[in-house]
Amino acid sequence: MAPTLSNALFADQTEVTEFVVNKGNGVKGLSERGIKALPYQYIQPLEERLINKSVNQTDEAIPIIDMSDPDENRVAEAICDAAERWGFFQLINHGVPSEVLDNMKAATHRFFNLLVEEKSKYTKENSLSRNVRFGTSFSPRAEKALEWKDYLSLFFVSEDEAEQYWPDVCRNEALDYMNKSKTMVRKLLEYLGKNLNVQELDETKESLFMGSIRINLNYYPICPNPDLTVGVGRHSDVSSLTILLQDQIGGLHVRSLTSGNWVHVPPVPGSLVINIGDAMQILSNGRYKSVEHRVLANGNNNRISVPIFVNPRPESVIGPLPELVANGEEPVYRDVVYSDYVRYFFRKAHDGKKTVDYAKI
Ligand SMILES: O=C(O)CCC(=O)C(=O)O
Ligand SMILES: [Fe+2]
Repeated sequence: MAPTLSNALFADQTEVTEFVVNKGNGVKGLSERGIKALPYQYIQPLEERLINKSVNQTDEAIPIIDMSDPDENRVAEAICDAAERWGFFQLINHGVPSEVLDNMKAATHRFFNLLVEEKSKYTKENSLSRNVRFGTSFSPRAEKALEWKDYLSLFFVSEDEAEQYWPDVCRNEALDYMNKSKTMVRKLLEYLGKNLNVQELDETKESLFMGSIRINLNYYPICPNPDLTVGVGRHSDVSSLTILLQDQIGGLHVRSLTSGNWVHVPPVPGSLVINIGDAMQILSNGRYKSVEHRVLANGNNNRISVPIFVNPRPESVIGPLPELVANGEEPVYRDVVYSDYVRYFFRKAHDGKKTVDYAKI
């Protein structure tokens, strides 16, 4: 019998890690070679797969909020309410032009369509900047089972740095997406802040809530056995806020705080998905919730998503806001240096909501 493509490629399945992780082919490389069965490295334990019965058996849905509603108080209230009860919402009429979002999606496809030799210039070993990283899965060296996703991660330092180090095929689109989202981000933070007695988003507060930005370009290629693995495992984000652009494929699921069910986040054309991250949960002393989410692997379609992680500065100390503590609230979290928190997150595999325990008193 003639060997299948996957057999011909890999005499031994242990070669898969070398091909995907070390050689920079990613899971996209694996998918495109027509691999017929999921390599064992990607097989997730049963409890981590999304085929359990709590999925899609719910009529719960995350809120969709129209930012163009002329009643600003109503918008602010809906946002704060969603941040407390869901930790997730979708924004429509958010003010980021649709061409900017379309260009970002096209640029994401352009990057992942580059030859492996091109993309490999940005791997941990080869990248000329530690702020630019092409990789696969989440933390392959720390994970027992790998995740079916490739990514390009761009940490913004300055326009000059981006000019020098970010890949040409997506640099301008990523900068534009980031810059054109800032007004909306500031508005969201103003609404969320007011509800916590933060009267003004001054320089100090701006640096605390949105002092650094990271953009990730995620690629989830077609998977031979999507039921056995995940695109992204259960986690909460370490950001203060995440702004997520997704395409029309779907697959993102959020854990409902009220029922524990996994609720799908349906693609809504033109919308952006917003979620609260751990930093905001800590700063708000637990009022706003960073919620567990995960992404399904897909057997029929390639999917992309582009999150902007709005973060404190690495050197910022985060803890419950003085405005809350002065009001007599008992702090639930201690003060931590944000970069220590992030380092702790990346040292381990995705493990649901466990990261935030690091800051618990
Ligand atoms: O791709 C998605 O929809 C979500 C990705 C995600 O959760 C993340 O990158 O943190
Ligand atoms: Fe996430």
